[in-house]
Amino acid sequence: MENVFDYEDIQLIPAKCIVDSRSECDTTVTLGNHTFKLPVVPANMQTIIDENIARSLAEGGYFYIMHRFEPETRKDFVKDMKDRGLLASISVGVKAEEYEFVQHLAEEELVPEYITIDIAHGHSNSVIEMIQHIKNHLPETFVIAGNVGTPEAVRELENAGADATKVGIGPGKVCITKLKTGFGTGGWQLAALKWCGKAASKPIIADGGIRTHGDIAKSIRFGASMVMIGSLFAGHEESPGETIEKDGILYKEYFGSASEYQKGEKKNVEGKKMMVPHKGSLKDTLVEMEQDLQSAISYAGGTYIDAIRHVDYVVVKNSIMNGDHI
Ligand SMILES: NC(=O)C1=CN([C@@H]2O[C@H](COP(=O)(O)OP(=O)(O)OC[C@H]3O[C@@H](n4cnc5c(N)ncnc54)[C@H](OP(=O)(O)O)[C@@H]3O)[C@@H](O)[C@H]2O)C=CC1
Ligand SMILES: Nc1nc2c(ncn2[C@@H]2O[C@H](COP(=O)(O)O)[C@@H](O)[C@H]2O)c(=O)[nH]1
Repeated sequence: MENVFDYEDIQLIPAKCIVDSRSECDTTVTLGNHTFKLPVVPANMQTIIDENIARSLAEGGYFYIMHRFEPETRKDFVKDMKDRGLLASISVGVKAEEYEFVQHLAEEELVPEYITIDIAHGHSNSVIEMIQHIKNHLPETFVIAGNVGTPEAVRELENAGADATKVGIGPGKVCITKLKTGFGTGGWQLAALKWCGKAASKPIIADGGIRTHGDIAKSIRFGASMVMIGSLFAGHEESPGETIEKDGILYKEYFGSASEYQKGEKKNVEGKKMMVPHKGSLKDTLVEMEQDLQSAISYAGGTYIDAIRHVDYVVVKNSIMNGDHI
């Protein structure tokens, strides 16, 4: 793998604008049988999403993926979303009890529209078998499988029946996989996305490493249909977790799903915790993301997201910030 680069090394090149206002640009994206307002999904982590946020995202027309860390609540969650006429989108792991859970959903005819298989090293027989299990019992459900970081893995999971794959091992803000194991796509996530995108015949979700709204457009340029984001969604008024005040400044916690705070023990820890400054309302951030993406579409010379996929780019190694900070 040569010529690796990451988000901060790339600038997209503008094409002639064809709209009179950015408001003409359409940021919607279709994944499976449904269309969503933005090609963005908050990470399925316990400090990023809870049932209230999931409901309000679904009601607002955004894609969401509920986390899997309160397993006993998932069945009622699916039921509740169905009763409200909303999409049900949940996560599963790969342990034995998860097989039973999928079977129970099928027996009770509770069919989530989306299931995400959420483990660290998704290029594995355990994920392949879970994809097949879900497809056997819930054939209508759209299955997202991950996480992976190579074209071989994308192909193998697609061939096993996955409807989309999630790419990103180690680029996350609270991730320490790269430090603890030496492996991953941390530092070259955007190049890994490009590499995987060439092999994919189904949608890819880019996961981890998004630090600015412009990184969403860059992910799309390099092959993503959807972008999963943790840290930029952490710290909002609506975000789960306590608000803490320190020296007059408000913070909220953001911890990794493989951190000791999530696991309750120091075993195979590959995540850490950080405090992020309080950011106000999640709704405002979503509106700003939409406006920024509309603007990106206009710079791409189009009216739809697809225009971004065709723009030229330059590699400007680590220099696009010009020493500025956000
Ligand atoms: N995107 C990323 O870069 C990463 C994300 N995470 C997140 O952390 C959470 C926990 O992940 P995970 O530990 O996979 O989930 P689980 O703790 O549910 O583990 C899933 C299963 O896979 C096994 N397993 C885990 N890692 C490996 C590995 N490297 N090789 C072989 N088997 C493995 C586990 O067994 P055992 O524990 O006995 O090994 C277990 O049976 C998830 O939400 C995941 O998305 C974690 C790390 C990296
Ligand atoms: N290596 C680890 N990765 C983790 C952990 N918990 C979550 N994640 C991944 O990070 C992204 C979010 O990344 P961000 O840069 O947007 O903050 C998330 O979707 C997971 O894939 C963890 O404990 N270790």
